Amino acid sequence: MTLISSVSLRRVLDSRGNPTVEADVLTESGGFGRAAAPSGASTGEYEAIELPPSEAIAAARRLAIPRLEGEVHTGDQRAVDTTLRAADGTENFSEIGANSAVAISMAAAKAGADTLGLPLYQHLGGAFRGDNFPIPLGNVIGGGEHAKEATHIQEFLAAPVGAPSVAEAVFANAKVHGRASELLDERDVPAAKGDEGAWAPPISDAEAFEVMEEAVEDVADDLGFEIKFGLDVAASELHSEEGYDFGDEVKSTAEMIAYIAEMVDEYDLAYVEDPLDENDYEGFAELTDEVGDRTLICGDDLFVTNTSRLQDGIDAGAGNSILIKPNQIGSLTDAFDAIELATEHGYDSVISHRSGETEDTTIAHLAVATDAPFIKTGTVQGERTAKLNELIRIADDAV
Ligand SMILES: C=C(OP(=O)(O)O)C(=O)O
Ligand SMILES: [Mg+2]
Repeated sequence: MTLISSVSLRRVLDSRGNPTVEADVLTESGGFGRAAAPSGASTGEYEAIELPPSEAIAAARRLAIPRLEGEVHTGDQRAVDTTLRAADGTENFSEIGANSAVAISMAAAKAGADTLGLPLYQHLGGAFRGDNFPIPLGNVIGGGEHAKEATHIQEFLAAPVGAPSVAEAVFANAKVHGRASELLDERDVPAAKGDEGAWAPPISDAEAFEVMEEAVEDVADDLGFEIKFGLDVAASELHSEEGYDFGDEVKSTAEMIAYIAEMVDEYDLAYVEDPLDENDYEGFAELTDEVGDRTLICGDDLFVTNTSRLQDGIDAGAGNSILIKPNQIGSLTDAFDAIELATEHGYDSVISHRSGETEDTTIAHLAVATDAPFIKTGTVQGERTAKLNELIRIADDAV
């Protein structure tokens, strides 16, 4: 029996030292699941609402838990998530908080898997995923909202597209991270780390492109398979009425599109996330038209894992891939629906962590279960390696 017998919530620490919501779900036959909500810094305007953890916990105890305990089966994830939505009663989880909702949703999935004696990725659909494994996009150099006095572009991401296995891809990204540190040293650039463990050096974006190019080439030569790189521009954070603020210059939308297109070709970029503001479907469409045949143009703040915003993007031809962050929308069911809609329309899904994370590994299972081509979950640091090491274990387990 996967009937939920109890749900308990508590505050735990995230990787930034802030409190976040953790949920424990127990089923009648003794299945157990535990999951914690991550938290963004460069959050999109249209994301579901994260409440202060104490408020989110109090509201979920009052409104959601009584509707779950003794009422809903964890073997029916859609029923769990529909119940959370009904208990909340808003479009954006502003009553119980997307942080309470996503923690309960993920913990229920784990409890369901445990009750049935399955690994989470299989419970979520991994038996049909084939031999593919998601390629990890690894944050190597960054700034934006994740580190002060560093690059304007938020993330420079290693993309080991030619790696023969997920383990080799994970180790390749770590090597690129190490090589980038040596190259920054050679340039006498001091580099602290940002929120996700990427180097946060006080260099221009142009220099970061050079360091990344050299680092991925060196490691690719060493390992003998192709490694490209990509970006999360997180452009909404740079954008105001004046345009896109890069410190020494402000770019117009047309200049931004031309700049990104030029970088795609100059550096053979595999991936570009949020190259333009979260309201600019038209700009996304124009850029996708220009370079979408040779790189991924991914919507994070643009789509916020939301099927209705994704449908608008599909209609407009904006982007060719979507970032999937379960806490942006508040439940696993909503995240699955976004992945399904994306797949139907030829959009690639990139399953993603947040800049504030915990040791929770749910997204590694979600990526494998849904056959997502990419997962973005950092390169080093415990809360990132928790997911990367879980991917290695899943790959081992699945053969
Ligand atoms: C992971 C990201 O950062 P945050 O969690 O701060 O939104 C991102 O923007 O893709
Ligand atoms: Mg992003």
